Amino acid sequence: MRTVEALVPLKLTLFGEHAIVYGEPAIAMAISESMKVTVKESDRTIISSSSLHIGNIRVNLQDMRVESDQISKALSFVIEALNYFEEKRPALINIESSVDPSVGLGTSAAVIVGVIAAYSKFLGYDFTNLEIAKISRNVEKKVQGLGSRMDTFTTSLGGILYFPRGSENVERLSSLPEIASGYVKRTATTAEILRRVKTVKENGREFNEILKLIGLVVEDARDALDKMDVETLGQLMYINHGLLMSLGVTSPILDELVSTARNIGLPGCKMSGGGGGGSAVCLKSPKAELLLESRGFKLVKSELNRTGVTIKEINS
Ligand SMILES: Nc1ncnc2c1ncn2[C@@H]1O[C@H](COP(=O)(O)OP(=O)(O)OP(=O)(O)O)[C@@H](O)[C@H]1O
Ligand SMILES: C[C@@](O)(CCO)CC(=O)[O-]
Ligand SMILES: [Mg+2]
Repeated sequence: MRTVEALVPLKLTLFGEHAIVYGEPAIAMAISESMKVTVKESDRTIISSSSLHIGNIRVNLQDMRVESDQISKALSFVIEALNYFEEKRPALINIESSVDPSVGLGTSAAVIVGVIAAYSKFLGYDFTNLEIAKISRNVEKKVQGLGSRMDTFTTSLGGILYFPRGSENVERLSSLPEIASGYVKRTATTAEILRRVKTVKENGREFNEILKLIGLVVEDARDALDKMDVETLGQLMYINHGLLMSLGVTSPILDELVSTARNIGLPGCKMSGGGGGGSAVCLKSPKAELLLESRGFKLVKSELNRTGVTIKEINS
């Protein structure tokens, strides 16, 4: 019985979320928190995901239909990833995640990357991590309608990544101070928040100036990272958070966390990812972790992952 496993790191956005969707640069890192997608040979196709509380959902490979509309929406990233492959073979597909879904940690990207990586290997393809990244980026965009390459590239490639302005390229950065992060549950998905931001953009000319300012923050953060100027980096995190607040993508709990962090003298904190609740990143210190926990954030394993997605074949 052939089984293929893909282990995918999750990600933290350090600078530039939302602005990257409109061509500005951004910086993200892959982390030690992960998602595992297992594809096992079978006579029918069945999907399970414990973190989505979805078990044994049958998929018809001819028309890719699943049992109910609600489940089909929750599984849309998985279904669209499988749909990339013209030739399909029945398999049991299991998704295990160490964090809750939709918390700003790139779970949508990780589930796509995991399915593309594991299912391609299962079908006999040998994709590189960059090929997996590019395919997954298109799948995410197709499902969400809006979005950048940041999360799919970061979870596929691993490392600390700089996404330059107005291009599809990516550059690896070498240094980063230690990071603490955590998340609270949120009600909106990133796709919904992206649509809200687009409406704000269409209704106000200030929006484009805010995006450009975020772009400047990202460039300065890159310089600060190159020099390991941690003080400047921390200040830029606060500025980035303030700009995201003015776009309307933060939440009271995130704003209170970040403003308290500043008041008690922590060197840097901001929201991370799509926003509306979800994740926050801080420069690591015992005080930062205590603050996150005291505000109900679940701490996330935030060590750097350098490998990106890895694939293991198990034949039994
Ligand atoms: N364990 C999982 N199994 C299957 N699908 C999942 C899983 N985790 C997340 N997803 C899919 O991804 C969606 C969440 O994506 P969303 O972009 O809102 O969150 P995120 O990727 O964690 O946040 P961000 O994009 O801000 O980093 C879920 O609604 C679900 O469709
Ligand atoms: C909000 C956003 O910038 C990051 C979500 O993790 C969306 C994207 O880049 O696709
Ligand atoms: Mg997402």
